[in-house]
Amino acid sequence: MRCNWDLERLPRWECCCLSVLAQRAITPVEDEKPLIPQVETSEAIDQVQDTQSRGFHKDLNLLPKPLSATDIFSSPRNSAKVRVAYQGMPGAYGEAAALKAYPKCETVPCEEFEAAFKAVELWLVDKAVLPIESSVGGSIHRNYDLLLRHRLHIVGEVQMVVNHCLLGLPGVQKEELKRVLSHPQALDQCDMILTKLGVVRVSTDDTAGAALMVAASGERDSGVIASDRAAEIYGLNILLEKIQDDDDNITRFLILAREPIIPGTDRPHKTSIVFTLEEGPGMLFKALAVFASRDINLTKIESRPQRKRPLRVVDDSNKGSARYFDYLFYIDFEASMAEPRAQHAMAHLQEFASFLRVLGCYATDSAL
Ligand SMILES: O=C(O)C(=O)C[C@]1(C(=O)O)C=C[C@@H](O)C=C1
Repeated sequence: MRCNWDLERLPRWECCCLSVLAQRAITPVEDEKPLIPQVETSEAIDQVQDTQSRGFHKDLNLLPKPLSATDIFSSPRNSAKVRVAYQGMPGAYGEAAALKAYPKCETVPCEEFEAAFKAVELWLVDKAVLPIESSVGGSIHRNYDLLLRHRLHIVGEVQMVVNHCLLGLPGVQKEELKRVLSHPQALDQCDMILTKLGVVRVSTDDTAGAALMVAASGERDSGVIASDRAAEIYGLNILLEKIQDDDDNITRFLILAREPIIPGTDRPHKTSIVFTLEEGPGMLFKALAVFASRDINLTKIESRPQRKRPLRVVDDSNKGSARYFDYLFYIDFEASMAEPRAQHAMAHLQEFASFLRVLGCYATDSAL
């Protein structure tokens, strides 16, 4: 989307309107993939019910079932509470982040990140809270890609200290464990203890889902890395606490909604944008200069391949034709779109960005 007006000279409200227009700009289209319901989860629930009938663990029948592609077209909306979707099973860190953002909300588990996006789009829930980066594991690329593919707006962020626990069936000692199940990020974050225990690492879709599987299977040699809340929900014992390698293990989650919020200046705000640039020397340098020259601090930069147009052919008579990858750049900067310096920076960037979208402007979360 290219704009030929001199935005630096526009009154502030017109720039605001443009920023909203920019938020609604058509995104480069990516392949739509159907949601794939995960069979293991419902099988695991059946197994839990079976185990339950043998009087093994807690009453897990009361847990909400995660939304799947089929539910998305049939679930009725019958709650007056704010409904917040997250990925994973009850007890996942995403649910804790949703409750931190909206303490009285009704949390809605989703099998996949994309199901959470769709649940908001289809008015089944009001918001989605999804992880975007971990201080240890880095960016969650899938959610960067989904932010672009879907038209939701970032309306807030939640930073959470993630304290992992090692869980096992009641009566099991940690020395008995042969394998440990968890989300790949959680397994990576607890590398030292897993190496010390000499166990096999098994990846699952989310930490709480791993707790459900071990509770359901009754396998005494399987452990789980998950939260203390997951231990409580699935009737597992906490064998070790705070097992992450890095004490400061923080995950940042984004709050997504159908409509953007009106940006304020009353408290520190962040703005998240995504853009593409034409090929050429110094283009990224020029893009970053629009922030530096206005004293705007950047808190995050991420690049992702532009999947619909991955290769570019550049004519160069000396070397034949060269092929380069095209990238999308995601940037978070510390300013509100209500501030003229942010509006001017966006207008300036629009002069040479081949595509620009404001993903959201929201209050910074500084409370851990
Ligand atoms: O599996 C969960 O409980 C999640 O909320 C997901 C997730 C992630 O995607 O990074 C969130 C925080 C932890 O670092 C591990 C896993």
